[in-house]
Order: sequence, then structure tokens, then C-alpha cells
Amino acid sequence: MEKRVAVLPGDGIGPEVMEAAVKVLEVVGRRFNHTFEFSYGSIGGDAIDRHRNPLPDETIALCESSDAVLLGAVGGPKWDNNPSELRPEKGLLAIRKHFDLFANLRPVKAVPSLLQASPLKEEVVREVDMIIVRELTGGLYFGEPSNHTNQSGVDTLIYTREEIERIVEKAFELARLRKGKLTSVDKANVLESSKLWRKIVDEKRKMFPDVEVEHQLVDSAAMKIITNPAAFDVIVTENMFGDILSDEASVITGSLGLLPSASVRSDRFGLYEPVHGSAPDVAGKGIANPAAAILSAAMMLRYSFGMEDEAAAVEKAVNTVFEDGCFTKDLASNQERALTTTEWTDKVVDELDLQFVSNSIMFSYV
Ligand SMILES: NC(=O)c1ccc[n+]([C@@H]2O[C@H](COP(=O)([O-])OP(=O)(O)OC[C@H]3O[C@@H](n4cnc5c(N)ncnc54)[C@H](O)[C@@H]3O)[C@@H](O)[C@H]2O)c1
Ligand SMILES: CC(C)[C@H](C(=O)O)[C@@H](O)C(=O)O
Ligand SMILES: [Mg+2]
Repeated sequence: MEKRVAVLPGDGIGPEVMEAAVKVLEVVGRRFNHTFEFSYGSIGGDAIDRHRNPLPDETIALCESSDAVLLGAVGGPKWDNNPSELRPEKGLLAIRKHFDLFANLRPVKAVPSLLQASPLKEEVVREVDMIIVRELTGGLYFGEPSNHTNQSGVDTLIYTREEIERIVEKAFELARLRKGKLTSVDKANVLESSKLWRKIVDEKRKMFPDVEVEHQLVDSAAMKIITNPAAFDVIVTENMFGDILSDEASVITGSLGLLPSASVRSDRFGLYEPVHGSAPDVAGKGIANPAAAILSAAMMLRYSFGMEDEAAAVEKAVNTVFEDGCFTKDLASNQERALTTTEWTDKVVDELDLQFVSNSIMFSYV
């Protein structure tokens, strides 16, 4: 297969983890006979510096002519005092909105060889396998008016029926393919938009009688994600709750550097990005964990390209490298033995090569 991938490295550790993801995809392409054509574009602070625009038209055109987009991260102290329209984060919100990527899928799964890296007890973490379905193009992030003066600040939380219906349906469909349990997280004891959200979940559940549904208020959901995370299967929630709960859920796995995500719509086009940010505190040191970016690339192979075997091969390689005791600084119990971003990525590449060699040996025996 031939696929065009737009790569938007962005800021901070973004370029470091994107280099890792592209390296892994190149091996996948070679081993599985695919041609991935990578074209690079700018977004975020990088694009502000080059074009005075966090999402230049060239970048939009590049993504429009691609089959999928891989994004590193945006933001950093250099741009923190810029006016709103010249903030790196505006570029990220704008690309999500432009491509109508309303569903952000954030899987959180315990890795057996990393249980000790979690600050939570092993027995709490062991069975965790959940996915947060975060609404991505509505809510507080996009509501108008949105502004501030020295005396007051305003953000508007608005959700239309259509916006809620499509994300809730997506979550029901996912739950049906998984363990059949859906937790809808809202703040319906206070917020009007949450009351509508809850009503729509109750309407939709009639179409999915095989899915068990529970409503959970966001504050107690935040508590349960830490005390009993294995109880969750699919969590569906609005934009800002999903942002906060997914960083919280990363604690279960041991590092924010492990969580991938897919931002999708109803066709196969998608944008794939780690859940983490540009990590200015570790940027430029070559120590960032590239696992989230590599696993986001695996999600791209699966969701946008229908390459299930290829995605599974990448995920298996990542897990094997962890089982072999290879970790970047964020996960290593022995910091002296921590691998750099490049060293760790090369282990994944070697593992993919090894998988391929052993598959061919098995094949020649059959
Ligand atoms: N999708 C995105 O582009 C995105 C997401 C979140 C934050 N941001 C931006 O990133 C900047 C920094 O935000 P922040 O510090 O609150 O969040 P962050 O996710 O960048 O970092 C939080 C902490 O996690 C660590 N961390 C994150 N990813 C890591 C990785 N792959 N390997 C090792 N350690 C990792 C960081 O070192 C830091 O200590 C801000 O400008 C913010 O707006 C961007
Ligand atoms: C950088 C920021 C705008 C972004 C968000 O809040 O959506 C980030 O935190 C994320 O989780 O992707
Ligand atoms: Mg976030």
C-alpha cells in the first residue's frame, strides 16, 4: 500500500518523539512492503516563529493532501505570554476543528512489565484496560464569547445535540466491540450542558441494549480512576473533562510518556498524537519517552490504514522492549541505566526486525 503521512513535529520534545515514530514506521514499511511518504509541516510555536501563524495555510493544505497526520506536541514558555491568537495551542485546536476530528480516543492499558513503575499498588493497576473517548471539537475550548479584561474573564460552555449525539454513538460502538461497558462522565448536578449530555446518553442506550451504561459525576470519576481503574471500560466525556481525566489516568501506567491518542471523525482520516505535551523541562536533552508517539503511529496504522498486523507488530515490539527491562528516564528505576530516546527507539526497531526474521524462519519450516 502507498500512504501519505503529514508529520507535524511542533515544539519541545515534539520533534524528538516524531523522529522516533517515523523511524519505526519506516521499518514497518520495509518489512510489510508499504510505501509511506512523509511530508513535514509546521504547527504551534514553530509555525508562529516561521509564519506568525500557529496553523499556516501550507500546513492545512499538506494535511488535506495526506491520508493521515502525525503530530508531536505544541507549546512552551517562549510563547506563553503571546496574545491568544498567537499561542501554539491555538494551532492544535484549529487543526482539530478544521478537520472536524470530534472523537479523541485515549487508551489506557496496564503493561505487565511496568506495574512497578506506577505509584499505585500493583493489584489496583494490573487489570486496567480502558479507553477515554473525549469530545474534541466542542465545549469550553470553542465556545463564544471567550475573552478577558483586567476585571473579568469569560469562557462559554456550549454543546449542541448533534455534537453530543455523534460522540456518544462513537463511544457506544466502541463499548460494543470491547467489554460492553460505558461510563458517561458529566457534571449534571450543576451544568446545563451536562444535563443535555446525560439525556442523550439515556436516549442512545436504547439503540445499544447490549451495552451496560452508568453515569458518573466528574469529581467522583476522578477519584475512582485512581482507586478502582480496572472497573472502567469505555469512558465518554466532554472536551475539558476528557483532557484532565486522561492525564490523570496516565499515572496508572507509570508515565505520561506512554499514552497515545487518535483524533478521528467518521471516515478514515485521523490525526495521531501523544497525550503528553512539549515537556519543556526535558526537551533538548534526548531523554523523552517516545513510546506514546510510536504507539500513536500504531493507532494510525490500525484506524486510518486498516493495517492491523502492522499495528500489532509495533505494539508487540514496544512491549517486548519493556519486558527486556529497557526504559527511558521517566520509567527507569535505575536512572544510570536509562536509555536515551534514540537508544530506546533503536531497541524497538531491532525488535521489529527480529519479529520479521523469526516469522520468516517459521514460514520456511511450514
Ligand atoms: N498535545 C499537545 O501538543 C499538548 C498537550 C499537553 C500540553 N501541551 C503544551 O505543552 C507545554 C508543557 O505543558 P505541561 O508541562 O503542562 O505538560 P507536558 O505533558 O508537556 O509535561 C508534563 C510532565 O510530564 C513529563 N513528560 C511528558 N511527556 C513526556 C515524555 N514523552 N517523556 C518523558 N517525560 C514526559 C514532562 O517532562 C513534565 O514533567 C505547554 O505549553 C502545554 O500547553 C501540549
Ligand atoms: C495543548 C492543549 C490545547 C491540549 C488540550 O487541552 O486539548 C492538550 O492538553 C491535549 O491534551 O491534547
Ligand atoms: Mg491535555
